[in-house]
Amino acid sequence: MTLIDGKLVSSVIKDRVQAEVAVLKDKTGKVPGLAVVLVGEDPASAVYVKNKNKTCEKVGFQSLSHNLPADTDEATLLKLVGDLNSDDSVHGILVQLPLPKQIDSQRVLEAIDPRKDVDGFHPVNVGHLASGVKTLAPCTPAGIIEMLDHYKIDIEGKRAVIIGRSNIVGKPMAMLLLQRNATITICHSRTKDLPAVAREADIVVGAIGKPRFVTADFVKDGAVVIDVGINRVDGKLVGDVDFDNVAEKCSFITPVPGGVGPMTIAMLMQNTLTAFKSIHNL
Ligand SMILES: Nc1nc2c(c(=O)[nH]1)N[C@@H](CN(C=O)c1ccc(C(=O)N[C@@H](CCC(=O)O)C(=O)O)cc1)CN2
Ligand SMILES: [Mg+2]
Repeated sequence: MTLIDGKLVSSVIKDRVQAEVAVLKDKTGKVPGLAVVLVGEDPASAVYVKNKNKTCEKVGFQSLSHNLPADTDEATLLKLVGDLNSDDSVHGILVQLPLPKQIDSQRVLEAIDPRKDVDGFHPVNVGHLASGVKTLAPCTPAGIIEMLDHYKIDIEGKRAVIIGRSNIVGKPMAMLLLQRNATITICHSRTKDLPAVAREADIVVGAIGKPRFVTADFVKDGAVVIDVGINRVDGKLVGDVDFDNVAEKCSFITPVPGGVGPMTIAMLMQNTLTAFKSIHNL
């Protein structure tokens, strides 16, 4: 069994972004700018936003942080997004999810200029991804593809079972694996005999948000297991995969923490660089 090291792969990507930013800065006098918007005080979101800003600085981006109170109304947030859309120093806009209940998240995501949508959640980018058009793809599933490639894990012709159908991970993961010629099944809470379906897979992606949900009986011998879960149980961080039991059966597995998580932020840097180059025709 090989442990997939997300910290290592994310460093490779961040170093690559940093090197390209330095070259583009010499050439154009400009650097990519990322605006990160946080509404409220969810502690986990605050940590992710802080890490995003810190990573921006590391790779040489300009990072702009907008922290709004938890009772912010939708109109105020839409106005901010509009201002960021027309700010030429901003190439990427990220609204941290989840948003407070009074705000319609979909309406906010649809207000972001698709060219600056570094999360890849705008319907234009979702549609491009589904159509196989090159686009800004959601960071977590894009990071998973990077990890598979780094470890030279074949995707073409493989059976991939994705457990979870979220817009952030499950659905875009299916599109990206399909683009790479895998055969895709998306499972969810209503799937009948989920373990039997998952046992067909060469690649299993656990993204259902239930701690240690994917047990050894979901996994065929030699399968590749990717754990997207981040659950806090008794003060400990655990994934959607029952790591200790599954690890014995699989060929590759991602740990939690230190697997998929760090890739999300690395791919955000990659997407911001891509948006910058596309906006400036570089
Ligand atoms: N607008 C967005 N909101 C959210 C996204 C997103 O991609 N865009 N994804 C998640 C949260 N997320 C980034 O925003 C994220 C989650 C986890 C990690 C990470 O590095 N995890 C570490 C553990 C960190 C910890 O101790 O909590 C790991 O797995 O090693 C980075 C980013 C929901 N919202
Ligand atoms: Mg909402």
